Amino acid sequence: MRQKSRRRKRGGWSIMSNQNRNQRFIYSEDEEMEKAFDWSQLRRLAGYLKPYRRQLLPVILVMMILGALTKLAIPLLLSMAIDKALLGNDGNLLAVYVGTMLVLYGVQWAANSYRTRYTSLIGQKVIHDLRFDLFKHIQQLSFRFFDKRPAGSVLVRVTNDVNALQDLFTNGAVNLMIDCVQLSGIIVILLMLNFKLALAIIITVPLMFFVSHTLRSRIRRAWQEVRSRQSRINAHLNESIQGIRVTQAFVQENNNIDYFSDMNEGNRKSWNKAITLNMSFGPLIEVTAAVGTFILFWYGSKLVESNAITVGLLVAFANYIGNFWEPINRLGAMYQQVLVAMASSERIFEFMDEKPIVQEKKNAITLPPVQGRIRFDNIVFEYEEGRPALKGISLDVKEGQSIALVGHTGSGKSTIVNLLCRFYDPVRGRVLIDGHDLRDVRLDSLRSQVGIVMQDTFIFSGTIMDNIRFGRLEATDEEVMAAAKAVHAHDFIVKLQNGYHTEVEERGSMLSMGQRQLLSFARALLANPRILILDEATASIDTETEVKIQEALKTLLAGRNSFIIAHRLSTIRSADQIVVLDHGQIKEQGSHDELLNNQGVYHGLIEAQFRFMAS
Ligand SMILES: Nc1ncnc2c1ncn2[C@@H]1O[C@H](COP(=O)(O)OP(=O)(O)OP(=O)(O)O)[C@@H](O)[C@H]1O
Repeated sequence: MRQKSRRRKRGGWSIMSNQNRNQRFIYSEDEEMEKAFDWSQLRRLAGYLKPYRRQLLPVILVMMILGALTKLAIPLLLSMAIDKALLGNDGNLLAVYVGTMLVLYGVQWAANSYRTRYTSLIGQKVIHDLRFDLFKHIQQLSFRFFDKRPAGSVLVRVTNDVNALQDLFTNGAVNLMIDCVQLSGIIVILLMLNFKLALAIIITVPLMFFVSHTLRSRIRRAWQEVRSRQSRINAHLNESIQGIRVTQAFVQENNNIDYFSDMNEGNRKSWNKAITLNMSFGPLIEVTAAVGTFILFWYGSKLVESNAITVGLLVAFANYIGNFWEPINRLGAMYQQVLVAMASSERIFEFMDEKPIVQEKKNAITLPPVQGRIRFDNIVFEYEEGRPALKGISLDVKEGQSIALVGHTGSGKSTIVNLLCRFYDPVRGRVLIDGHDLRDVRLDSLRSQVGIVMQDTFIFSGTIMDNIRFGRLEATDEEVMAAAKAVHAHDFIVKLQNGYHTEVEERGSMLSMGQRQLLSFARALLANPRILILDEATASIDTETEVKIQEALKTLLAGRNSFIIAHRLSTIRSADQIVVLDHGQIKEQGSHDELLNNQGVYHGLIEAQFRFMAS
């Protein structure tokens, strides 16, 4: 596997650098494996049961009382049936005992089925709450969080890791409590019935716990390994599917298949190892149980011989012992459930504890309707420490002005607009809108007044209508259509099979680039933001669509501030201010004519563009 990854690196395939980055992240998770068993995680998980304690408590109490009473009473009745009715040849008494036992078995069965139904109902609610909390939290995390994590790994936590807790919550937690109560009940009764015999049997329990303890950490590590490998597979799968076009275009399918096969095989092996270790738990209990039973019959028969106990009592003991190992065995199985749940909850809470780096102040104010005075005040920003992406940017924008950001790739254009939306905070300096520092205002009041049209328009699965309405969810159908008409999207929409109600496939793959652009314009127009950010598409489209897009742009930009990461000369030329960036610094600033007269960087850029178009 190592050899393969080296081979892939040599290929210089850009998607691989991403993969290596992802793997670095996942390996760092592996290093966490040796961490001690953390009870606070379990307590935190148990907190999710809290809202349901009023519903749960009566069930647990009733089940415990019924379960304990019936379980504990039946062997006693059996012993009496043997000693008094069977050995005393009393048929009527025997019928009474047998009848009572049958009733108790019935009660036990009813209680168990009710408990199973009820606990799985509450378990589902808890899982629902946990998944919701996690999703809600992830929605609020800053861009920086997603910068360093592959989408697949985020996905796994919301799906697999939450599912892994399902068993624990649907049955496990309540069973655990009930088993513990039953176990204690049995121990007390055994000790009361015959102290010496009980002690001789119970002595085997510490032995079992000692051996199981030594197995414990190995099982835990094995399950963590399984989770981590699954996370890696999912991350890779997600990346492979998203990048399938690149993979096929560069004929890397076989390489990709080999790589996946290695991962898949690794996953299978780690799963096997975990299961094998896990399965050793059951036999261990059985061996201990066999030792206990041997002691019971060996020592018990001696006690019967010496008339210290009756035959019925020995049978009752044997019965209790059967009931005794059962909860212990279940606790062993539960232990595995808890381990899996621990590994998952660790990963879930790691995300939950991730604080959004961009945070609202407690006393943040609502940004009043934006007039449009925007100021970047000596901004320094870095995505990674020591590598500044912006190095002291100062920029003043007046009401209603449009700003064209131009410059080479990586010069910092997107970073400027990222800071304007407060997706990140500057390391130094301030961004001000109408005199308000963005760090002092509420995020929703800022972002609801800033509209973004990305170059790669994101189309969600749903209808065309839904996609435009994403700009303002409460907009009526008429408003959606009016926005589509204003940006010349209406014509192509009505020609689609179901018009506005046409279902677009995920990511809008059935729509052309130009059509997707027009949809995103309609979405932005509907939102009617005070500040519009537009990342102009670089791909060339046919002249007719181009004309439509230019006209749509005019409608979209009218009466608001705009920041355009501009690639088309026509857009750049009509901007009020052109800002030329170079390596995170402003090299030139002014109108098209002013900058041309300067004969500086901008002049060079425009000349290069003309030469390119002429060639
Ligand atoms: N999420 C990120 N994590 C780390 N570095 C980043 C990140 N995004 C951008 N950078 C770096 O910051 C610098 C500025 O990037 P930015 O995206 O602002 O450039 P740009 O001018 O918009 O480029 P392009 O025209 O190619 O979109 C670049 O050196 C880039 O490598």
